[in-house]
Amino acid sequence: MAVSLQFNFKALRSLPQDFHLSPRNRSFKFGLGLVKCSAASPTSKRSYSITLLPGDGIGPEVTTVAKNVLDFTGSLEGIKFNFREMLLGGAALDETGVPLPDETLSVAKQSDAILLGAIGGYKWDKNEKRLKPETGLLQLREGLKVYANLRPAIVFPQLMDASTLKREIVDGVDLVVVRELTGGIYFGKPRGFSTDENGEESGFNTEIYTTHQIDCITRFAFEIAQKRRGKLCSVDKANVLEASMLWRRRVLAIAEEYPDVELSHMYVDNASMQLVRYPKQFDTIVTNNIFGDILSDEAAMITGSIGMLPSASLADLGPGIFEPIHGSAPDIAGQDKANPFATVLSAAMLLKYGLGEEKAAERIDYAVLDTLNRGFRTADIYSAGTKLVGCKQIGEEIMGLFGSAVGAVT
Ligand SMILES: NC(=O)C1=CN([C@@H]2O[C@H](COP(=O)(O)OP(=O)(O)OC[C@H]3O[C@@H](n4cnc5c(N)ncnc54)[C@H](O)[C@@H]3O)[C@@H](O)[C@H]2O)C=CC1
Ligand SMILES: CC(C)CC(=O)C(=O)O
Ligand SMILES: [Mg+2]
Repeated sequence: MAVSLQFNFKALRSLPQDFHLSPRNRSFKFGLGLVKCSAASPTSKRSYSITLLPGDGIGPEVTTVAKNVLDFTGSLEGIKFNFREMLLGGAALDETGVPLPDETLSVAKQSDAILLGAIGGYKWDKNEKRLKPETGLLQLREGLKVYANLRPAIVFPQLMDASTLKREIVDGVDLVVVRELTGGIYFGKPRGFSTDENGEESGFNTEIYTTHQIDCITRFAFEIAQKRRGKLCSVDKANVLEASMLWRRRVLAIAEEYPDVELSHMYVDNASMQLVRYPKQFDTIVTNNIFGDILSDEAAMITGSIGMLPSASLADLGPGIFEPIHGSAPDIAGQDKANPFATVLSAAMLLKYGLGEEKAAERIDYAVLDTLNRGFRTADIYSAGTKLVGCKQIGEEIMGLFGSAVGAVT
């Protein structure tokens, strides 16, 4: 790689030997312990195949940044990434007529990890369900059996003023939402539309969970809570929904295997209120697919922006999917306004939880902190006294390459 020596040596190049994320940022440090998942044995292999799924809207902008950061980190750590870019979502619909082409799924299955941007956009909003970009994403998650979606929400001290909440409320927040990802109402059958004899239309979906599905995600969440602050809050709607009643019963049963973890239960309506009232009360949250989807977007605003939250979606076997929690943001697509931090931090999760490359992951975490320390912000996290820049420049700052021949990073 042609990287000249006049580049500044901050950011990615400057990982101190003894660097560890502060306790405040320790969500990145939790181990997966006994949980069997796609985390590879550490550093046994130094060449990895990564399926790149840029998707739609801001997806290609943020994945380009994350891919460059991964490549650059790899060059510093002696890791080779073989990227294979494939189609998903609206981009796949336009090209092939389906939102998840067979080839994309098959390449993804054979790779070591998947880095995904986001899918969706106005153009496909009126498509029938099977031809929606979102359907492609759901099919991918189901096809890879990535039932455990980890969404850490950490308040970076540098971004305290970016949050819409008061500093004293958000200072020190460090929580993770463990969202069940391949069950519940997004997948339940029956679903569809019907019309009664009076011509009245109905649309319906089914919230359904089996004991097996609940047990798997619950154990996963307990394992994570054990390695964090030992607190697990299960969020449900067991006062109303049968699927939630079973959920709560199974969580209580599994809890007997983890006497060292303090378990609590909360109804989802209360949980959404508590998240903005006093978010520091939460350590690990486990919840179903739809509640996890909604609560993690809410948790994102505690940290300043939805553009800051990464995620890892893991299976018992096979590759994980690593993606920001946000969508394709069509309102800002193509304008170099997107915040790429969430995708870059997802790339760090890919290294740590997908490949077992901890040191390389920490290098990225550190470079993100360093870039924030140096005051660089996209519009969504801008506050007075900081430097407003675009998506591309954030990537260049993370790599310590701004103002240089970034194109040299291949
Ligand atoms: N995993 C995925 O691919 C997801 C896809 N979607 C899809 O994305 C499309 C847009 O959905 P929305 O509900 O608008 O959610 P969204 O997350 O795309 O955008 C919500 C708001 O946050 C802003 N935003 C999101 N990411 C940002 C970033 N990285 N930097 C700066 N600002 C950012 C957007 O500009 C917008 O104002 C839809 O088609 C939806 O189905 C939505 C959520 C997840
Ligand atoms: C676009 C959907 C399939 C899901 C979603 O909003 C998410 O996973 O965050
Ligand atoms: Mg969502």
